[in-house]
Amino acid sequence: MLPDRASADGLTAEQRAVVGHRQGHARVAAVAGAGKTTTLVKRVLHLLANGENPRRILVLMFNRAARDDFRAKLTREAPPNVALPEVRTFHSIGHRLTQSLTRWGYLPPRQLLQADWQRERLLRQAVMQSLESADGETREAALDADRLEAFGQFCDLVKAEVATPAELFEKLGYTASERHFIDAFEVVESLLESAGQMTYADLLHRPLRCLESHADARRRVEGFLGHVIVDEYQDINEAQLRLLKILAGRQAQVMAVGDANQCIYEWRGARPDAMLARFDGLFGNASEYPLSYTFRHGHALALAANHAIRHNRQRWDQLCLAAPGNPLTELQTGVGASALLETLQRWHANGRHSDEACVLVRSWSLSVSVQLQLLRAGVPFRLAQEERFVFRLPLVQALAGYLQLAREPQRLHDPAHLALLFSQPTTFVAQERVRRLVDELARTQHWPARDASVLAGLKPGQRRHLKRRWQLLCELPKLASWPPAKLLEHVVDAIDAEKILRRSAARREKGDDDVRLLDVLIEQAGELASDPEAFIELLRNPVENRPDGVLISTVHGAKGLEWPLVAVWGLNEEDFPHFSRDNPLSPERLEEERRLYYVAITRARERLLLVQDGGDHRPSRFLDETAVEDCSRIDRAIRGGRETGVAVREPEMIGTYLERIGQACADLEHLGRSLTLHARQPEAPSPAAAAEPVGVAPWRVGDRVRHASFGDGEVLVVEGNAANPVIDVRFVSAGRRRLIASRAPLTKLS
Ligand SMILES: Nc1ncnc2c1ncn2[C@@H]1O[C@H](COP(=O)(O)OP(=O)(O)OP(=O)(O)O)[C@@H](O)[C@H]1O
Repeated sequence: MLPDRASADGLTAEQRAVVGHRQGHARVAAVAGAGKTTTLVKRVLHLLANGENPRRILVLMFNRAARDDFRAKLTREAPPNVALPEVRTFHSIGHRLTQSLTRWGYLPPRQLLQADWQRERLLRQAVMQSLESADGETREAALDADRLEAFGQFCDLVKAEVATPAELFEKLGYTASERHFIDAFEVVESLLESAGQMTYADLLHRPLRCLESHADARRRVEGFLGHVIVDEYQDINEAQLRLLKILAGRQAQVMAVGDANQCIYEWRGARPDAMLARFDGLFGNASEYPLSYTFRHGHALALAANHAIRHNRQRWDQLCLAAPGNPLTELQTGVGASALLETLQRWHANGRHSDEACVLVRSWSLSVSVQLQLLRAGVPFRLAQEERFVFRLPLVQALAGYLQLAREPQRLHDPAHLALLFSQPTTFVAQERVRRLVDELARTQHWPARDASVLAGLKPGQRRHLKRRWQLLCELPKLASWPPAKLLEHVVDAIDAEKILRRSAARREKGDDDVRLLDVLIEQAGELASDPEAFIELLRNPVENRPDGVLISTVHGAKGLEWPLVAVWGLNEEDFPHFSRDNPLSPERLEEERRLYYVAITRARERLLLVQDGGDHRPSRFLDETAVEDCSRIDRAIRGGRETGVAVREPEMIGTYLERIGQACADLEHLGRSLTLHARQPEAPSPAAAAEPVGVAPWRVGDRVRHASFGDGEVLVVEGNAANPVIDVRFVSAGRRRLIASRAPLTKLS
C-alpha cells in the first residue's frame, strides 16, 4: 500500500494539500523533481472547478520555456472549452504595465532597445562620455568587450535590485578600475531618456518606480486578482518581488512555489531569503506546504543531497525523499579524466546513448580539460554554449599561436599571426595601433626606432609592454625544443599573463576564470608532453557540436533539467567551491556555492559521478560533506541488503529519512526499526574541510623547493595572505620567480 499516493488523481498527499489549499497566502517548498508543474496545473484546475474567474488568476513563470511548458500542460489537462487564466513571465507583465501606464499618462512613451548592437552602442557611448577626461589607455581598457558587457550587467542589476549605482558598486565589490560604472550608469539613463528608449531591465523597473510613487496609478492596477501563483520563487529579484506585492494588492492570495536550496541567481539579484523571511515581511502569515518527494532519482542520491545541503544555515529544514518507484541511482566518485571516460565507456557498453549523459562544470574554464580529454578519447560531445568550444576561445587560440611560432619561426613574418599574439592577453593598446605596429614588425623584423611614427602617442608603459611582447616572440623559435607545458609557463611568466588577465577582467570572477584556463591548459600540455604537435593540433581542432554527443554544461545552464547520467567535473577546492586569493569565500558565498552544488547533483536520475582532479589539487569539501559511502550503504539496506547495524555520520537525519519513507511505503515500514544506526566517529577532517577558505601552506623563507618546470630553488620571500601566500623563489637555473604558492607545481624538499 502506498498511503501517500493512493488517490485516483495520482497525486501524493502533499501535492493534494497544495491543490486544495483553502485561504490566504501559501508557501510551497518543493524539492528538485517534485512535480511542481503537475501540482500547479492541478491547482489551477481546482480553482476553476470551484468557480474562480480565470481572469482573476495569474500564473507567473520564471522564463519563457517554463511558461510555454506550463501553458501546454494546462491546455492538455483542462476540460474542453474552459477559459484558462493567463500564464506569463514577469517581463511580459512588466511590458503590459508599461503600456498601460504610458496610455494613462504616467510614463512618457519609450521604445524598447531590442538589438544587441543598439545596447552595445549605448553602453559604449556612456562609457566614453563618463571617461571623457581619462587617458586613452584607461578608455581603451574600459571599452574592451568583456568589460563593456560587465557594465551592461551592472546597469541591469542596479535596476533588478532597485538600488542606486553607488550602493550596488559597494555591495558587489567591483574593483577600482570599474569606478566609472557609477557615473556611466547615470549617462546611460539620460541617453535613454533623451532618445526615448528603454532596455529590458526597464520593463520591470520603470513601471515599478512609477507605481511606487503614484498612489493613484497603483489604485488602477490593484484589486483585479484573486490568486497569483509564482513558480521558481527562490530566484526572483527585488524588482520582481515588489511588483508582485503591488499586483497582489490586499486581496490576492499569493502562492509562492520554489526551493530556497536551489537559489543560484544571486548575481542576478535573487536572494535565498526571498522564500524565507522576506516573504513573511512582504505578505505576512502564510500556510506552509512541503513537496518533499522527488520523482527523479533514488534514495542514494536523495540522501546525498540531504547530506550536502545540511551544511548551509540559510535554508528550509526539509528532507528530500525519493518517491517509491523512482529509478535506482548509483553514486560514484572518481579521480581525473580516466574516471569519466571509464564511466562513459561502461554506459555505452550497456547500450546507453551519449545524449543521455551530461557533464556539469562550475564554470566554463573548467570545461576546457573535459573538452580536451573527450577530444583525445574520440568521444563526441556538444556544448550548451557553442562559443565555448576550446579552440574558439581567443586566449586559447593565442596560446596555441605562441606554441606554433616556436616551431614555425616564419610566422614572425605573418602580420595576422602577430596580431593574434599581440591581442591575447591584451596589451591595453587600441587595435588599429597594434595592427599598424605588427604590419611594420612583420616587414622589418626589428623594433622601431624611438621616434618612429608607429610608436607616436604611445605612453612609456604601453611601449614597454609592446616591446616586451615582441622580444618574447623573437625568443620563442630558440625554445622550439622545450615541451609545450614548459613553453607555455614561460610565455605566461614572461608577459605577466596572470596579472594582465586579472587586470583586464571586468569582474574578479572572470579574471579568476581566465587564470584558471591558463592552469588547465598547462596541465593538459603536461599530460601530452610526449607529443607536442598533438597538443597544438588539439587546440586548433575545428570540432562542432555533435547532436548525439555528451552534453557539457555549466550548472547554471542545467537549472530545471535532468539526465540519466550526470558527471560533476572539477570537484576541487577553489574550483567548486569557487574562490581565489583575490576572491575569498565569505560564509554567504560558500552557501551559494553549496546551493549550486546541490543543484548540480540533483540533476541525475540513474547515475551520478563526482570527479575531482588528482595530484596536489585538494578535493572539494563538498565531496566529504556528501558522505557518498554512507548514502550508498543505506540505499543498499533499503533495497533489502542484510545490514542491521550501520555506523553513519548522520544517524539522526538518516533515521528521520527512513521513518518518512516507511510512512509513504508500507514495504519499508520495518526499516526504521530493523536498521540500527550508530554515529560514526568523525574522521580526521580532510585537508579541504580543515583548511580555511584558502589553503594554508606553511611556507618559510629558506625552504628548499622543486618546481615542475623551473627545477630546484630556495624561497626568498613569503608575502600576502598567510593562508595563501605569494612567494619569491630563486631557482638555480631559472632565476628569481614570483609565484602564488598554492597554484604553482611546487614540492618542498626536505
Ligand atoms: N504524484 C506523482 N506520481 C508520480 N509521478 C509524478 C507525480 N507528480 C509528478 N510526477 C512526475 O515527475 C516528473 C516531473 O514532474 P513535472 O513535470 O510536473 O515537474 P517539473 O515542474 O517539471 O519538475 P520540478 O519539480 O523539478 O520543477 C514528471 O515525469 C511527472 O510525471
